[in-house]
This record gives sequence, structure tokens and C-alpha cells, in this order.
Amino acid sequence: MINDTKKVLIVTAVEAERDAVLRGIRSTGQERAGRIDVLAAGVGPAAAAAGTAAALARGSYGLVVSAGIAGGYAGRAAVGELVVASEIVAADLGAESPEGFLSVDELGFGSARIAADASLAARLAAALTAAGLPAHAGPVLTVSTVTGTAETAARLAQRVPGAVAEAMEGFGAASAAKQFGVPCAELRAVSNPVGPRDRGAWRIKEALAALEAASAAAAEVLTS
Ligand SMILES: O=C(O)c1cccc(C(=O)CC[C@H]2O[C@@H](n3cnc4c(=O)[nH]cnc43)[C@H](O)[C@@H]2O)c1
Repeated sequence: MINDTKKVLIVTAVEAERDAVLRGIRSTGQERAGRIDVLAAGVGPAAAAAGTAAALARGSYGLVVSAGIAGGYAGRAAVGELVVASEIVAADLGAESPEGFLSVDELGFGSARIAADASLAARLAAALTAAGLPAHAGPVLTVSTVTGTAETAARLAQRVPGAVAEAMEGFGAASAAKQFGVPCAELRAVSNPVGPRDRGAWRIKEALAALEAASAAAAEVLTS
């Protein structure tokens, strides 16, 4: 925790993710659990931003963590593995043009990238690895539409070299944290490969179990 008088806010999309995070944190002890609030704010960047901003306005938090399940990019993060964001990238925020995609950075409207707290991200990845959980650090993309074709997967992987995973809330939570001057992180468990849509192949139970284990392993780093 960056400021030990303040609490940690973990933001998930859905209640199943929130419950997995809470199970993991509570397994490490009540005192630690009392220093972390976990909020299910809804699916997508707008819900995450609104929910995170409302919580930050109400409470006194020193860190925001976007957490949940995610799609993993081929060769970067496999189903059941964890990812820790080095940066959180709004990968589809911009404009199409005949010459290709233009990011908001190129359009001159701010930035589609928010850096995660680098020291925290490194300590998180190390804690997961030390607990025997496979973890990969790199850019985590935020998309408003779940990737469902090999073409889109390839395009996004090319747009953000080194991308390890995609989800739908990180940039929203991180934008709210940035507005409040609070550092942020993103921690996800991979439920599916990014690529041609096959919802039946999503391993949600396995990913939620990995998220629970990761939350237990991460609790000390988040609160110290
Ligand atoms: O049906 C269930 O039991 C269930 C339990 C937990 C979570 C879910 C979700 O559908 C969560 C949606 C959430 O997952 C993220 N996600 C997962 N894979 C991807 C992906 O390939 N691309 C983008 N986002 C992904 C995302 O953050 C959604 O909010 C269901």
C-alpha cells in the first residue's frame, strides 16, 4: 500500500470476480481484509470509471486495483495464468482512417495509456511467482468489445507490442484513480485465449480459482 493510513480499493466487473478476490484476501487474515475494499462496479470502462470515482470520492484510498478475469494473448498468457499490467491501454479508443487506426494520443486528445505503479507491479509479479502462480507482466488492454476474430486479435497485438491480455475495465478504473491522484494496478486471471469467439471454451471456474489464489498471494504486497 502506497500510504498506510489509507485503504486499498479493488474494482472488479462482476460479483463472481469480487467474491473470488474476497475469498483470497480473507484467507490471509481479518486484519488485512479490513484494509481492502472490493467493489463490483459493472462491465466495461464506463461502469468501472464511474464506480471507482464514486468510491474514491466517498472513501480514503491509497491504491486502486482493477481485477478480474481476462483474455490472454497467444504466446503471452495461457488460460489459468495471471497477468500484471505494466501499463493499462485503451486499445480501441481513437479513430479509424483509410491509413489505419489513430489513437487518442495521435489525435491530440490526451493519452490512451496509463502507467501502472511500476514498483508495485514488480512486487506483485514477484509475489505471485513466489507463490507458485505463473504470472506475466506487460501491457493489459482495455477494450469495449471483446475480441472475437483472429484478425482483430492480430491487429491489437500489433497495435500494442507485448500486450499480455485484454479485459474491459482497467482503463476506466485507472482513469478515475489518475483523476484522484491515486496510483493504480491491474491484476487478472486468464479465462480464455483472445481470438475467434468460443464462449463455451471460457474456463471461468479455473480463472476465478486462479484469481482467488492470486488475491491471497498479493494481499501482503497490496497492504504493505
Ligand atoms: O458467467 C459467469 O459465471 C461469469 C463469472 C465471472 C465473470 C464473467 C464474465 O463474463 C466477466 C466479463 C469480464 O471478463 C473480462 N474478460 C474476460 N475475457 C475477456 C476477453 O477475451 N476480452 C475482453 N474482456 C474479457 C472483461 O473484463 C469482462 O468484464 C462471467
